[in-house]
Amino acid sequence: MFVSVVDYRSPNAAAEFTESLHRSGFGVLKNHPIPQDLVETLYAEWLAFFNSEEKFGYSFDPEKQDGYFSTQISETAKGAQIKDIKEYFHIYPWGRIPEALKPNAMRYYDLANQLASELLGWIETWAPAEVKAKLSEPLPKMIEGTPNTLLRVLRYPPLTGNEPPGALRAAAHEDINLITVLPAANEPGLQVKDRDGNWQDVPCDFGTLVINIGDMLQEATGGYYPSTSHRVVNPTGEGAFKSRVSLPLFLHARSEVVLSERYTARQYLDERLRELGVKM
Ligand SMILES: O=C(O)CCC(=O)C(=O)O
Ligand SMILES: [Fe+2]
Repeated sequence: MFVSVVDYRSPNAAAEFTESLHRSGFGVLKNHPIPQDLVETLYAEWLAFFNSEEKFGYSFDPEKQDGYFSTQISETAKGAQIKDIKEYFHIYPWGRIPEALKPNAMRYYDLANQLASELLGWIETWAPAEVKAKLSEPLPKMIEGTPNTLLRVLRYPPLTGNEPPGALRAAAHEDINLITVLPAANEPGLQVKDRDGNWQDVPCDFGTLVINIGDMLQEATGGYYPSTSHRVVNPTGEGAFKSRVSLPLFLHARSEVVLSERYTARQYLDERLRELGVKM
């Protein structure tokens, strides 16, 4: 299988999981420590928020990048022409967030960060010596105390039938950050591109956790861990009438972390945000 589903509690978990990340840029964890009832509560709370007018009071800040991004604003993937069919809210610990939604969101933010730190330890430990030698500091340390890690709550609205031809919920893209922690969404649709260029469904049993490598970790490991193209396809049948909610946590290094001879984390991020058209 291109993307492995690994039992977090298995004695071989770290080896199997990092093997999948090296092969495909993706790995799926079951029996992980993030409580599923917390994830489901977040899906319900945020779906209600997106269905309300309240969101319009949190219009995103182009400089800081926190707040609500409407379907009109939403990203155009690098190299794509058409906007994604999605709206989303960017949560930073220092950023704006509706008071009522804060406790659960921050609890999830902290738990997912702790897990990410452990997984970055696995990723480093199981990399070959020459890859480890490229790292300017230990991977878990790169995210310690960072203000840059971003929790994105995404809502893909039900389809209306008036979508522009070719528009997708999320067009093919790679993530910018080090790694992404993504609980299985409430609806399917996530696909990853395999080495032959074919789209494969990412295993998405409700309750599992998808982890993928982003461009910054690919850069820092000289490509040993690849940042793989992925997308969210549009639903058909009954699914077309449903919203899809997902909750990626994008782990970002501290701004001054040296990723490679070419980039610090800050330089890399600014370059990519400009390409996405969400930053001047
Ligand atoms: O919604 C998803 O399942 C994936 C979202 C994603 O890939 C992203 O926002 O970068
Ligand atoms: Fe992504």
